[in-house]
Amino acid sequence: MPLRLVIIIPFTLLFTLATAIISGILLYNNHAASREAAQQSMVQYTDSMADYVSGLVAPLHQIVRVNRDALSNGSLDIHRPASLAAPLLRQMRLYKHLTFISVASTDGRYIASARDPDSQQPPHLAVNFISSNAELGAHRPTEQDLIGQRITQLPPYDPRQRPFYISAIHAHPDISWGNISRYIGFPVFGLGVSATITNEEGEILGVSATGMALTQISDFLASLVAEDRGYAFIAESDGTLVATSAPDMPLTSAEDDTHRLKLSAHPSPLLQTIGKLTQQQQISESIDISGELYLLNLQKLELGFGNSWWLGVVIPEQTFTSAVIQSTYRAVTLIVLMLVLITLVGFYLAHSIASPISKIASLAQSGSLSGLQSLPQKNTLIREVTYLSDTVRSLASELQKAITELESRVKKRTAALRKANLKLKKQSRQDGLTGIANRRTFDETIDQEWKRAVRHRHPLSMIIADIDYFKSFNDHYGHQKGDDALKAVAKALDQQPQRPGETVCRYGGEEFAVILPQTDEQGATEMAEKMRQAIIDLNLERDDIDEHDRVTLSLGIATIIPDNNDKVSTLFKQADRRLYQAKEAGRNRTKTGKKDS
Ligand SMILES: Nc1nc2c(ncn2[C@@H]2O[C@H](COP(=O)(O)OP(=O)(O)OP(=O)(O)O)[C@@H](O)[C@H]2O)c(=O)[nH]1
Repeated sequence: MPLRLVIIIPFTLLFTLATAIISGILLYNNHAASREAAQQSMVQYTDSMADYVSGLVAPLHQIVRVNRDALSNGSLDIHRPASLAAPLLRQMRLYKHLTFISVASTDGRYIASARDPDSQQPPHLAVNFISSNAELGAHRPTEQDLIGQRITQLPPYDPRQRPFYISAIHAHPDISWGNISRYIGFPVFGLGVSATITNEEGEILGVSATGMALTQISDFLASLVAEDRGYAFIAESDGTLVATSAPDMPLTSAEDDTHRLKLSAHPSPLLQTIGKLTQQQQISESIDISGELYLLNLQKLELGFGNSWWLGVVIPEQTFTSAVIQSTYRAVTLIVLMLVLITLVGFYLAHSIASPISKIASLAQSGSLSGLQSLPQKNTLIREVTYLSDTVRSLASELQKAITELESRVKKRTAALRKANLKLKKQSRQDGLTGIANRRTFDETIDQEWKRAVRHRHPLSMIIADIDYFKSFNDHYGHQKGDDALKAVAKALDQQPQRPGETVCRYGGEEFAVILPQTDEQGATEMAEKMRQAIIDLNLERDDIDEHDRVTLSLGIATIIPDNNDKVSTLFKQADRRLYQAKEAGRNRTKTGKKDS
């Protein structure tokens, strides 16, 4: 594996592992923290709802109690209902969320300061004792006229038949919660509180009551959870809805808008599930609705006088976790960017460490001494690598020097060897005494020339020559003189042939063989005669025999145009036989195949 990868791979793996661990811890911690924060938020939501609802409901009790007490102790006179107009209007102006503050007497007279449940108009008065048949009239009071002018005429009205009156009588002497019911003429539900008014003897004189619309609670709930894609609701202790934050969670059934839905029978699966949890009195839970997780917090708010409401808030878990996931994602992105940056720096460092070493290694592997010698003086900032490079460079120079020296010595030795070989070869083909070609050269040459003659159908001639009476010469003049004569004869013979390929060899003793390629008998005879004459011309005088006064030669000639059936030995034997014939005929002559020669 390349050095670069050995450095970078563990480095990158370790960093990736560290990134994964850090990201995991971040995600886990952030998730846990967000869950805790979410639960705290949920509690805060229901606390806000409780504060809000308590703030709305508390004045109901106070006003009913204050009016009851004032009418009971005579501070206000229930028998003169018109005198109640001013204080009831004053109270109404103070508490803008109330829809009515009323007093009804046992004789059926009724007076109320009121405002429409969906209106911001100033309050008006509703009285039934102005008309003779107890018709209810809406009056706009003025500074001068306490009751004021009638603005609307309504049917006769007997408060004693109304739920607030009946429930007050029923709860006597306690304060009574009225049932939540729809306002007459408005698609709005309202909540009322009422209490009996008694004299000192405990005799019931009438009923003090007040009420408020529930729409504003729904509006508050909607504003509370709007940003968190959540839902808030309020339900009575039996689960009947009082208010919800969302239009897709209606209070009433689609078929009958006077009939308020219960949580457990609500078309919304979310509220239905919550309805079951309220029955089990579970207040904090995670709910899975169609694969989406919701956090739920329920709080039971005691409204007093035996009444309590469920306050609930439910928010998708993703609302809390998405911010965490996003921040974790940002952190992880930052870490990954750092990883990339550090990896790039790592690559650069690995490259600067590994590149010079890799270069040295590849040059060493390719055996390029010149490459190693040309390694740059300074190609890295790493001191150790510079040392390594310097050492390798100087080793390569030393080695190159030694190789050059060795090569030159080998070259010299090879030349000397070649010369010696040539000499040896020449010597092996030369006759030691005479210096002309020896028997070995004869054998090689006749073989080559024979084959060539067979191939080209050329004539090939051979002369065998022998010094006459040489034994006698030796005997007479001594061996040394014999050698000298032999050398002189050999030299003279060797000088005769002119054409390439014509070879004169010392065949043995005082006998010579001459090879004459592409030479017919005529040519061979001429050559033989030339040789015989050359020896005569040497004039090597002798007086050891009577027949000749100088050294002479006898020669036998044989010529052939050979084919594959012929043999060299036949040619040789024929030449040798003719030499013998020349000797027989008196020596110092040439013998050919012709009869008269
Ligand atoms: N000095 C000397 N003599 C040699 C050499 N080689 C052969 N001889 C002699 O040559 C002589 C040859 O003698 P023979 O073969 O009897 O023939 P010849 O005396 O020449 O007689 P013919 O050939 O019949 O004319 C011998 O005495 C050999 O010793 C040599 O290298 N040096």
